[in-house]
Amino acid sequence: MLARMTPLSLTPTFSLLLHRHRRLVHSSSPSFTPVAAAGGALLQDAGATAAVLAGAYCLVLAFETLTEREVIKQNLSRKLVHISSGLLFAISWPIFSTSKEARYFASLVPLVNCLRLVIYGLSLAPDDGLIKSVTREGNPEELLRGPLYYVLILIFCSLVFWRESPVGVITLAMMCAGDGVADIMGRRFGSVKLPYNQQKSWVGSISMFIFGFLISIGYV
Ligand SMILES: Nc1ccn([C@@H]2O[C@H](COP(=O)(O)OP(=O)(O)OP(=O)(O)O)[C@@H](O)[C@H]2O)c(=O)n1
Ligand SMILES: C/C(=C\CO)CCC[C@H](C)CCC[C@H](C)CCCC(C)C
Repeated sequence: MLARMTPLSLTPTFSLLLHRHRRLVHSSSPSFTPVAAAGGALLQDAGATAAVLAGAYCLVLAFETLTEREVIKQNLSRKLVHISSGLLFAISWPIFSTSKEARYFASLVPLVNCLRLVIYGLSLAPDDGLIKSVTREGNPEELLRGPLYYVLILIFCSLVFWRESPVGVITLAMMCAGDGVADIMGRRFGSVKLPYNQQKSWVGSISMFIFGFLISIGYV
C-alpha cells in the first residue's frame, strides 16, 4: 500500500511550493547560478530552523504558563505538548528548501530540544516550567524517558524519511495524534480494559487507530 502512495515531495501542496520556490529564484536573479541557488537554499534553511526553534520554544512556554496558572492540569499539558509538537514539526517541513542538507537543518530543532531535556533531566540546571509542562509527576528524571524518546523519534524520522517517504509522517501521526488521543479518550471513557493489558482500554486503543489513521491521511 505504501509503495502505491504518492511520495510526500510530489503531493500537490509540496510540488506547488517547490514550483513557486524555483520560479522565485529564477525570476529574481537574471544572472542565476548554481552557487547563488545553494546560497539561497542555505539562507532559507537557516531561517526556517530559527523560526521552528522559536516556535518550539513558544509552544513549551505557552503550556508552562497554562500549567503554572492552573488553567490546565499537568497531565493534560503533557499530552497536549505530545500531540501538538510532533505534528507541528512535520507541518513545518515544507518551509525548508529542497536541498540535500534541508533535513539536517530540520533535525536541529528536535536535537536542540533533546539537549534541553538531557540538561534539565540530569538536573544540570533547573527548569521548573519545562518539568511542569511535560512530565507526569514533576520529577526531572521523567524528562529522560517519554519526552527524550519522543524527540529521538522526531530526529530519526526527519533524517531517515524526511519528505521523501510517507513512512516518517505516518509514524509521527501515530505517535503524536494516535498515542495522545488514546490517553485522553482512554482515561475518560476507557472502563473496559484489554484482556492482555489492564493498563489499556478498548476505547483508547480504537481511538489511537482512528485518529492516527485520519491524521496520517491528512499528511499524505
Ligand atoms: N490504548 C490505550 C492507551 C492509553 N490508555 C489510557 O491512557 C493512560 C496512559 O497511557 P499511555 O500514554 O500509554 O502511558 P503513559 O505511561 O502515560 O506513557 P507516555 O509516557 O507514552 O505518555 C493509560 O493509563 C490508560 O488509562 C488507554 O486506555 N488505552
Ligand atoms: C511531552 C512529550 C512527550 C512525552 O509523551 C513531548 C516533549 C516535546 C519537547 C519537549 C518539545 C519538542 C519540540 C519539537 C521538537 C518541535 C516543535 C516545533 C513546532 C513548530 C512547535
